Amino acid sequence: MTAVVLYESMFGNTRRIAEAIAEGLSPVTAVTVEPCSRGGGADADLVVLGAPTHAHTLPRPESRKEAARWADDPEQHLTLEPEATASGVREWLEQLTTPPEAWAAFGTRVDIPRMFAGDASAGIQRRLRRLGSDPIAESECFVVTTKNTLVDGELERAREWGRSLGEHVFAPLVAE
Ligand SMILES: Cc1cc2nc3c(=O)[nH]c(=O)nc-3n(C[C@H](O)[C@H](O)[C@H](O)COP(=O)(O)O)c2cc1C
Repeated sequence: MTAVVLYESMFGNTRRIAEAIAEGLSPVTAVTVEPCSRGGGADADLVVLGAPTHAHTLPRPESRKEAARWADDPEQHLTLEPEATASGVREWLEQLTTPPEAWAAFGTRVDIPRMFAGDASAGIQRRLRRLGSDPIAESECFVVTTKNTLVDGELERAREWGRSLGEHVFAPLVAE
């Protein structure tokens, strides 16, 4: 039984959420956390996939370049992740021909009402549903401030979400 948390992240927030989700999963399964630019992960028993919201949806090459410009501005105090401008969740999903065995989506976005912010997790969910597969749980979005730092309590919420995913998928198998 294996799980993988695949993510894309410009400034580290989505990566930290991915790591917290993996911590939540870890009591019930072997779990790895990987940037999806490395291309693997689809064959895990559970795939949890997440991205930052850019222009209301999944990042594109142009929005990743825009993020890199933000990080170039010393007044923004942002550090670009090593694989930030490589391919991301959008491209990972484009090369997929069959959906993962079990999956769930998450996103990060600014802490304003969802109708104004958009939500990358909805884009992930829509694309995987088009391949004929439903998620094992409703997607979840975690929020950052307008200065791109995680809002207090979001790492704990991510750990708890990971724990609930793990219980849903793996606890019934452990009990058998
Ligand atoms: C080019 C760009 C466009 C963005 N567009 C949106 C948006 O439409 N809605 C939103 O809530 N946040 C938006 N954001 C903020 C990101 O969602 C936020 O930077 C991200 O969640 C932080 O995660 P990361 O550190 O893993 O990249 C945007 C950020 C960038 C760089």
